Amino acid sequence: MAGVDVSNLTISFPLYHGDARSLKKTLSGALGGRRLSGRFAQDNRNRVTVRALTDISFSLRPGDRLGLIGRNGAGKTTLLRALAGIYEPVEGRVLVRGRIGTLLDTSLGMNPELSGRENIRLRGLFFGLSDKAITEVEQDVETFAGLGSFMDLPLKTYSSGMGVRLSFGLATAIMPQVLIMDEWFMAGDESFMRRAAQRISGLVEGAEILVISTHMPEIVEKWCTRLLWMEQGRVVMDGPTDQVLPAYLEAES
Ligand SMILES: Nc1ncnc2c1ncn2[C@@H]1O[C@H](COP(=O)(O)OP(=O)(O)OP(=O)(O)O)[C@@H](O)[C@H]1O
Repeated sequence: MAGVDVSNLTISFPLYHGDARSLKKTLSGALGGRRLSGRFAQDNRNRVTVRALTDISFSLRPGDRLGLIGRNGAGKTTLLRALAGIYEPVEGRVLVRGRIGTLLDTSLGMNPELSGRENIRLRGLFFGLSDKAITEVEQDVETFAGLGSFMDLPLKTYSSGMGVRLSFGLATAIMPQVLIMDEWFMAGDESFMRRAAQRISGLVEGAEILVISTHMPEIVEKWCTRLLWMEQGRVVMDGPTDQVLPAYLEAES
């Protein structure tokens, strides 16, 4: 059974800077001369670190559709990336059971040296699909992306729009059990979005568990049964959409 268990997750990033002392000075100037505090700290290697997530815990089971809401810098993208296995916890644990699908970053998991067709086949092998299933995915993506002979050229020769069409087609061709997506993935020119919307809806409805980061109340109302409202890397409120959304909108107004 698909499932997501996040317990006491904390993630921080070291800030690499040419001169760590001048960075500390700048930050402490911004803090009015106070010592580094709040989201900034110093690690045991004397680097300044920024805390993106602090002590996050929640569990999801089939049927759960979780929306992550909060202002810029709240930690939504970092949490999605931790769920996708891109970021390692500094403390705590992230456990995802089931096939994960990510609509996060279009270049994620793509090899620029390989052709579109090779990238598709590689992804199919990675997911353990049969030869027949891989061929079906290949045909589906080829039709959707409409790249013509570019399908057999290396990705590095693609324009950015072509790259988006291929990676979007591929990311939406294999049905995941746990779908992790960033709302910006739904941004694009209108004609692309008309064709893309149907594929996304199919994926969102077919996935057992959804986690989506969004700023749009209409997306939340349409798709999410539960909301995690985050601020400064912490959970402010966690509950059903009809309770959390009004509280969030009121705090924002
Ligand atoms: N690679 C990184 N290096 C340093 N700091 C980072 C890194 N990634 C994120 N952060 C910091 O972590 C915090 C959370 O960022 P995150 O991108 O997760 O927020 P968000 O809620 O997705 O914001 P937005 O709505 O603007 O996309 C921010 O303070 C950000 O500056």
